[in-house]
Amino acid sequence: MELAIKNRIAPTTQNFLTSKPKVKSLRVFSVKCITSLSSSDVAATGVADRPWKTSDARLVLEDGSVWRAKSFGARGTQVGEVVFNTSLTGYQEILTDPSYAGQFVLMTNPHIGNTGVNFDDEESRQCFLAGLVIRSLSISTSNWRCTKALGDYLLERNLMGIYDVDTRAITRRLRQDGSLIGVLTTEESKTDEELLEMSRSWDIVGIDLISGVTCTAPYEWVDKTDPEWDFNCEGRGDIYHVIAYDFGIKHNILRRLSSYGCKITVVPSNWPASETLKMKPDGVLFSNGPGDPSAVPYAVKTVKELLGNVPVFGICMGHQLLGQALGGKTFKMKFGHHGGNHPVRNLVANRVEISAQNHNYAVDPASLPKGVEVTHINLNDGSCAGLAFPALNVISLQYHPEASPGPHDSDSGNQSPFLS
Ligand SMILES: NC(=O)CC[C@H](N)C(=O)O
Repeated sequence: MELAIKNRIAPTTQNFLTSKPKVKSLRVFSVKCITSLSSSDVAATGVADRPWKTSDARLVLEDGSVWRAKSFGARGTQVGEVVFNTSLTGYQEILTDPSYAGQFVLMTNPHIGNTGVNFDDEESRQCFLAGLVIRSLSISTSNWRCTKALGDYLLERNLMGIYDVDTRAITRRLRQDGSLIGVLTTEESKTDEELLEMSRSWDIVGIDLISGVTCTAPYEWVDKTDPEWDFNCEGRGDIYHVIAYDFGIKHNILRRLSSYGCKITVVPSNWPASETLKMKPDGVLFSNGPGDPSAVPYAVKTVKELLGNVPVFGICMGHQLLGQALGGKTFKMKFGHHGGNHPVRNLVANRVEISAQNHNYAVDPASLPKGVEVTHINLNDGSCAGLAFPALNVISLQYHPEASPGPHDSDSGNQSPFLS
């Protein structure tokens, strides 16, 4: 099979992309069984009693590699982009982060599932990601908040998961060649060649993934951070009215804003700017969200129409849309940033923050017009991690200041345009 690997968006000033090597043949990888769980047992109880389960799933990557694994959760066939996440904790927040729509999340932490799942850590109403790839699925759960085993949760959410796969080797491959499209299947009838072709004929670039995750109608958000977990707020009342554009918004962004004294109205991604201005908000938030910021010109148009009329703040996808609305360009990174351990230099406060990140695209600072300031820099690769345009009351961050899961260094009222 000689299918050309699809071209990706060309790099701009930064050399984060490399072309992917063409492969002529399929290569099969499997991991010697260390932890074996039966998928039916995991699905039913999260606990294994038959240690001899053999591989019943395959992950076929567009570079021609075939990874044999064991399935848990839903069964079937699913295509998506494979990204690796280096967070040590927070798999449930990751599973419910809508920004992962269209992606398989591979956890580099080898031991997943040990704290089970609970009702409190969900970041959205659903799991939008394509699937979960892990090294070892915990055979037991132990946490005071645990209400369910991870395997049961995945099955309930109709989400595919695989384990007993060499996540370290796949991560090395992604770091070397860049993010890869993959197909995950439990269907024996599909040949490796068919799956390879499927992976090569799909691409995440250029697809509007936001419209599949946004809310359908405006609603008020009232929930604050539980005082037991809060460390930075002193029970402010609703001082400011904020309109939050839901491009795939995480609940903890809303909770943190609410705790800082904001009355919040969440609106769908296609909510007209004119309607927002009629509501006379004190500020507008553009949220995180999945996929390619260049694939949603309608959202950039809305951001442009609001610029200068109201103070605005962007997080992740919101930051990228602001970058484009200000006249700048975004580009696809080689393998992006996904984890809770990214050092960022905050040039405004002159300090380094350890931050939670999840993005595959970035704003090219060289493409931005005069007057736009780069306020934060990712210290791992020098990419743009924050912007400000004081003339139009704009600030934005590429990473997640609400940090769930992740460190709390960026949770600060000092930088919010909504607070005095
Ligand atoms: N967390 C996000 O908002 C992700 C932004 C964008 N979808 C990216 O991958 O870069």
